[in-house]
Amino acid sequence: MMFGGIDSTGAIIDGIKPGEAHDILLPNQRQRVQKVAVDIGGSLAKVVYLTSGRHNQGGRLHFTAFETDNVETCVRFIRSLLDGGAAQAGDEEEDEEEGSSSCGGSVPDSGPVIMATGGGAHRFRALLGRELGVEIRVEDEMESLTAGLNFLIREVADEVFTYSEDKPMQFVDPTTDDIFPYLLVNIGSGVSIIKVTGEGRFERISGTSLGGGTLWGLLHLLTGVRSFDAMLGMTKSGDNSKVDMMVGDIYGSDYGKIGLKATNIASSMGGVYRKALDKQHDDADIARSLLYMVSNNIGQIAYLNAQLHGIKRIYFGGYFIRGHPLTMHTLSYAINFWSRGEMSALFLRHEGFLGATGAFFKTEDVPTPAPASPSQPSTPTGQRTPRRRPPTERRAKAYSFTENFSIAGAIADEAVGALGMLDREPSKLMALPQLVNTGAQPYQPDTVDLSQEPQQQSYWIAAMERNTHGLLDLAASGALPSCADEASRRRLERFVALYLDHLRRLRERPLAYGAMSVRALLGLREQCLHEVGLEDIFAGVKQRETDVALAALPALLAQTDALPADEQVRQLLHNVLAGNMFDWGSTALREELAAGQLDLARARSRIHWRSQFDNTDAFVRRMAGGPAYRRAVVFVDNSGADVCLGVLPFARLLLARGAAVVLAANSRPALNDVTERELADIVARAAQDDDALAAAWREGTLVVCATGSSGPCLDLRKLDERLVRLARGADLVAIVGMGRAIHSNYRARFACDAIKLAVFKNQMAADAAGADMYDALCWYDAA
Ligand SMILES: Nc1ncnc2c1ncn2[C@@H]1O[C@H](COP(=O)(O)OP(=O)(O)O)[C@@H](O)[C@H]1O
Ligand SMILES: CC(C)(COP(=O)(O)O)[C@@H](O)C(=O)NCCC(=O)O
Ligand SMILES: [Mn+2]
Repeated sequence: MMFGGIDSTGAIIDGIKPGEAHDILLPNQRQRVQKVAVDIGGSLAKVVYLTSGRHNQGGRLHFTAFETDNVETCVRFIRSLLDGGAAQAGDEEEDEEEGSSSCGGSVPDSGPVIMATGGGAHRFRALLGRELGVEIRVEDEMESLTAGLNFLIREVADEVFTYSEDKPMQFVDPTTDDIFPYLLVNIGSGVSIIKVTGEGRFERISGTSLGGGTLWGLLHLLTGVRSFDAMLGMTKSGDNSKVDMMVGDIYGSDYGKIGLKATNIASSMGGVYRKALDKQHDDADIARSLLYMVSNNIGQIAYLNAQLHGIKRIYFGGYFIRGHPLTMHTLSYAINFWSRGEMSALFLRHEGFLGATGAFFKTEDVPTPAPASPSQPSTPTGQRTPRRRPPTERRAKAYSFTENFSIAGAIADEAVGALGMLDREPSKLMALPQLVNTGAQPYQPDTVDLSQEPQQQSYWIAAMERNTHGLLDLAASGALPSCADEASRRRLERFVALYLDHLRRLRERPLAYGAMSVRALLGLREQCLHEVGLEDIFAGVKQRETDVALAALPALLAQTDALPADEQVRQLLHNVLAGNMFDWGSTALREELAAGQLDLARARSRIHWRSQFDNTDAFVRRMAGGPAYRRAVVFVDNSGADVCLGVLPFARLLLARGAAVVLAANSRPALNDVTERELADIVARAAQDDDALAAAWREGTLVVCATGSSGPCLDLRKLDERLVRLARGADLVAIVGMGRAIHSNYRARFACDAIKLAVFKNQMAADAAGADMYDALCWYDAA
C-alpha cells in the first residue's frame, strides 16, 4: 500500500546489523524519501518527519512541536533535518559513516519535500521557502486533519483509546466496524467540530472560540505563569470549588430533583464574587477551574453536535489534550453524562499531530478528498483528480507505537514536547495459537499495570534509573567489551541522557507514553539504546559466556544422561532455573557476573524452592506417566549458561521423549538475551559434540525461530507469523526468564500444557507476587 510515496507492503525486520539504528526493512520501498510535514497553528508548530537508513531502510516517523512564536527555531530544526540530521541521534562524525538514521543522511532519489498545513503554512510560506530553499507544498488544514485521523485510525495499532478513572487507557479497535461516520472535535487554539462520513468526505459543522488558546491566555493573565505545562501541573493540586460557585453553594445540598449534586459546578469562576471578592486566590484553584470550564464547555458542544447529527463516535484531537488525565476525564464525563452512556469519547495517542500526519502522507498517490458539501473548503493546490478509497476497506495495521520516544524532543531544547515515533512493524504479528484470550479470560501481557500502582510505579522508575547508572559504571570498568571504544562510550552517554530524560518525563506524566508497565520501561530502554546506534552492548559478554557454557556442555550432558529418568527431568528443570541467574539486566546480580563469580552450581545453590511457586514434581510425574509431548515451543531467555546449559539440555530431553522442539528467541538484541541468529549458531555448535542434538538439528525436529519481539518481556499476541505457524499443534509451551514469565505472562493461560521457568531476581517483583528474592518460579499447568 502506498502512502505519500512510502510503500508499506511486505515490511519485515531484517535482523541485526551492528551500528545501524534501524533494521526494519521495507523491501518494496525503492525511493529514498526526504520528507517533512509541518502544521503551523495559532499556538504551536507541529513537525512530523521520517528517518531512513543508508540502505533505504526507512520507516520511523518522529513527532515534535515548537511554539509558533518560535517559528524560526522550528524552521532551523527542519533545515537541520534536510542538511543530514544535525539535530538527530547520529549527530557525530562517525555516525554518518555507519548510516545511522537520518532524514537526509543518504542521497535521496528526489529533492526534499516539505508539506505544510495550518494557518501558518500561508502566513509563513515565504519564510519557509526562503530558509529551506525548497518547494513548499501547502495542504488544506481540515483535509489534512481528517486524512491524518483516518490514517491513524486505520493504520496504527493501539492508537485509539477511551478514558475512565479506573481504566485510564483502554484501547479500542475502531476498524472492527466501519470507521465512519464520526465526529472530530479538534481542540487547538480554537475548536473545530468536523463531521467525517467517509475517506475525504467531511464538513466543518461547528466550532467554538473557547479553546486551548483561551485557557492558555486566561491562565497567563490571571496567574502570570507562562508555560502551558506548568499550568497543567498546577491543576493537579488545585481546588476549583474555592473559585467556582457550586450547586451546594446555592442550595446548601444536592438539587436531586433535576440530577444535580452539591458538588457540581453551577457557575465557573462564579464563586469568586461570593466567596471572597477581596481575597487573593490561589493560582492552582484558578487553573483547575478554568480547565474544567473550557473542557466542560467543549464536551457539551461536542455532545450537542453529535446528537444533532446522530453520530455516536466522537474523537477528541488537538494539542490541548496532551494525554492529560483531568482534561480527558472532563471531556469523557461530559459526553457520558449528557448522552447517558450512549456515546463514547475517543482519544488518540497522536492527538496533537492529526494535521501534520495528514499532510505528511499526502501526495498524488493518496486519494484526494472529494467535496462532501458546498461548504467544504477547497484545496489550495487543488487540481488533482479526486479518487476515493472505499469507505469500508480495512487493512492490517502496519504501524505501531514504540511509545512517544522522540530524539528530536530530547535534543532540540526548544521543542515543547517529545511526542514520539511510529514504527513500522513486520506486517504480520499474530497471537500464539494456544494463548487463552477470551471475553471471560482476556489476556493481558503485563503482570502489573504500573499506571494503577503509584508505589510500584515510582519504585520501577527509580530502579531503571539505578540500573542505567550501573550500566555506565559497568562500561567504565571495562566489563562490556562491545562498548570499549570511544565512539560507543559517547553513544552510551547519549543513551543515558536520553533514557533518563524519558524517565523524568514519565515521573511527571505517568501516562505520557501510554499505560506503564515494567515491559514498557524495559522496552523503552532497548529502544533508546538502538536509537543512539548501540545495537548490542552485551554482544561481547554474550559471546564470552556462550563460549564458556558450550565448553561445559558435553560433560553436563554425560552427567545428566546417567541419572534415573525422574531425577533427570528434575535436574534439567533446575538447571534451567540456575541458568536464569545469568541475568545482566538484574542490578542484584550484575556485579557478580562481571566479576565472573557465578557458575552453574553456585547459581543453583542460591535458589530457594517453595511450594507456592515450585511444582517441579507435577511436571516430573507428567513426563513419567502422561502421553509423550508431540511438539513443544520454548521461549528462551539469556545467552550463555541459561540457554546452553539450561534450555538446550531440557530441549534435548523433550526430543529424546519424542517431541519436536521449537526454540523461540528474540529477533533483535535486548540485554544479554540470546537472539535468533545467535541461537541458531549455538545449536549448530552444540550439535558438533552431541549426536542427539545433531540428528534433531539435521532432521528439523529441533528448530530455531524468531519471536518478532526485541525486548526482555513478551507480548504473546504479537509473534512472528513463522513462529505462529511452527507453534500450531504444540502441546507444550515453556516460557523462560523473569522478563517473559514474571513481569509478563505471569498470569497467561494456555489451551495446552505450559511451564513457566524463572527466578525472582528483583525485590519488588518478588514482593508483588508474595515471593522472596531468588525464589524459583517453576510452575507447571496442565491444559
Ligand atoms: N507545551 C504547550 N505549549 C503551548 N500550548 C500547549 C502546550 N501543550 C498544550 N498546549 C495547548 O495546545 C493548544 C494548541 O493546540 P494545537 O492543536 O497545536 O492548536 P493550533 O494548531 O491552533 O496551534 C494551546 O493553545 C494550548 O492550549
Ligand atoms: C530485565 C530482566 C527482566 C531480565 O531478566 P530475565 O528475563 O533475563 O530473567 C531483569 O533483569 C529485570 O527485571 N531487571 C530490572 C530490575 C533490576 O535492576 O534488577
Ligand atoms: Mn533476559
